[in-house]
Amino acid sequence: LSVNFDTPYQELYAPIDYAVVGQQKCGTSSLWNYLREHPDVTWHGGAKESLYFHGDWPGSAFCDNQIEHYLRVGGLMRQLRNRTDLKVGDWSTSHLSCICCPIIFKTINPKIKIIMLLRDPIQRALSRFLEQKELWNGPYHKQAQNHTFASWINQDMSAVRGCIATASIYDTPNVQQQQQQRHHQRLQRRRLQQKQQLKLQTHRRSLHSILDGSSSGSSSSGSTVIKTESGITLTLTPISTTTTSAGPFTHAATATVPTTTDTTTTTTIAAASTTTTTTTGSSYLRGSSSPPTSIPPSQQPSSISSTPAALATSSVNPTAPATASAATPLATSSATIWSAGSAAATSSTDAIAAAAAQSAAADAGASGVFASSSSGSGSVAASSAASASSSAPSASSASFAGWGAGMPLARWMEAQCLSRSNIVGWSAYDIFVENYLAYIPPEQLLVLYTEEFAENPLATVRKVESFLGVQPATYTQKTLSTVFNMRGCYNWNCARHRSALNPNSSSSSSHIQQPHNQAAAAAVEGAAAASLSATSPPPPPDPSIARIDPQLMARLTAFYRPYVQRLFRLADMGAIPPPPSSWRTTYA
Ligand SMILES: Nc1ncnc2c1ncn2[C@@H]1O[C@H](COP(=O)(O)OS(=O)(=O)O)[C@@H](OP(=O)(O)O)[C@H]1O
Repeated sequence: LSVNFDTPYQELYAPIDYAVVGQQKCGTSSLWNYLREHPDVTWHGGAKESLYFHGDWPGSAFCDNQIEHYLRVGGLMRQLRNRTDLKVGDWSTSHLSCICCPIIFKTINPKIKIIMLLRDPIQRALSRFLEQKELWNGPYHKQAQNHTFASWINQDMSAVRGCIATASIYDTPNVQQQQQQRHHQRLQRRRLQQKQQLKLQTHRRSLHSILDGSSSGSSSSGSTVIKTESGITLTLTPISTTTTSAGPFTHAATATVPTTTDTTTTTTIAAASTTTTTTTGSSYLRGSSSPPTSIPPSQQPSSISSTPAALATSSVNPTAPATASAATPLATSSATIWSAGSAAATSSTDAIAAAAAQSAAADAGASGVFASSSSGSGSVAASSAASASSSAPSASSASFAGWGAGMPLARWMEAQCLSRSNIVGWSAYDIFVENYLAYIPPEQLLVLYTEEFAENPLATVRKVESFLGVQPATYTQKTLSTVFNMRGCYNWNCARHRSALNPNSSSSSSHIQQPHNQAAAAAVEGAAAASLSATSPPPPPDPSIARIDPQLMARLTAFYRPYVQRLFRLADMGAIPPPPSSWRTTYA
């Protein structure tokens, strides 16, 4: 041992750099054994599985374990190699299902990198069951001793389901929470109303100035072009006189509304009335919230003035249901066009409302859905904004609920139900992954899938290297082709060649791996419990072994379906890479 005593203490005893948190039975032993050949990567403690904050047996949460000791062990690993640039990591496959672990790792090192390997849930549960069965004479694994897989699942799954049913009772927000929610909603509504009022006033002022003749108006080939303060261009074109209950109209009005800095949207908004005087129009816009149904003949001028008469009125309903995304509630601006009844004039949206909605959306700094016109020529809908609002929120903008950070009581209780069951419960990944995401940003989280690992171990190892920021190392072919901790072989000396894996297991199309030996098959099938011992040499794999009973498969699939679907949702948000496509098929 050569120790450089000049090394500053804080560098030597710096917190760990990364943590491989599981999941248990997803191939972490192989990954660990491969990375042992990397010169710049090491681990926390003497071997894999520090299990420092959580063990893999019921009732073992060690979140109060001494941190100072933990830091010293990491420091010791650096000291042993006399290097402070090593990547020291914790390998504990029980830390994924440990509810307090994300907050611990975040506290230990806010920049920590977390690695997870996930596998088909049923396959993982079976693997864990068979391991427990085989290690029944070990100190912690006695539960499965007298069970077949089917009988264990019956018992474990109903216990977990019962536990979750109890948790769901606490799903209703209590009275205080409800009151807080209502108060919050009221505040939001009021703020929105004020904002809408402000917008409306601005746009009314714009039109008012037009009506008062203060805005520039120009006339070319019979059309009158008017520009409002807010950039809307109104073009009035003569049409043959049309008379409606609102009066006769002689001009069609077209509004061009700037939608972005470099594009404009044009819409025919209404037919312009020549029936009101400037004064009437102004006062109408100023004071009235709904258009007059008819114009007294006495107020009908005989010709159009240089400024149009009242084109429209805008009525804003701030409490209307928002059509924007839930994250950016935006009241729908609606406007009633005082129109001539022409096709163009039946547009449900006018330029005022569009501009109001547009600037409100811009103010909100997010996508909003503008009220859209039903007339062919009159669409001012911002379709890009609309489509953006309908897609899932991105991982960076989403907030995840973690233990101690927004996780509701019922969800916490459910996580506990799952966390206590390391055969059935630990395969329900989403709740644990989300708990990590609440503390660890997606870029500090690497999620891998056993299926891809089986297919190409080196590619997976390269992903880990790049994630940890270490150079790609050279691995011996023998290492990469060895599978560790496969069923029936639970000690390091019996690691086997990849070809010993059941051929089904390495193919993503048939991801349900079958038992490798007769004894394991008996345990799955329900034959008399085989007397298995950790010391007996594993029999050779038997590819002819019967599959899991279809009924049991159906029950397991139904149980895991919602959890897998939530995992896909996390993937849709970009928080994790998409699980293998076979999962989507199985758990659809
Ligand atoms: N490279 C590769 N490809 C495919 N499958 C692999 C690989 N390495 C390990 N395995 C399978 O993973 C299971 C062991 O997982 P772990 O090593 O994580 O187990 S443990 O949690 O550390 O006990 C164990 O699954 P079962 O054989 O089904 O029990 C291994 O066979």
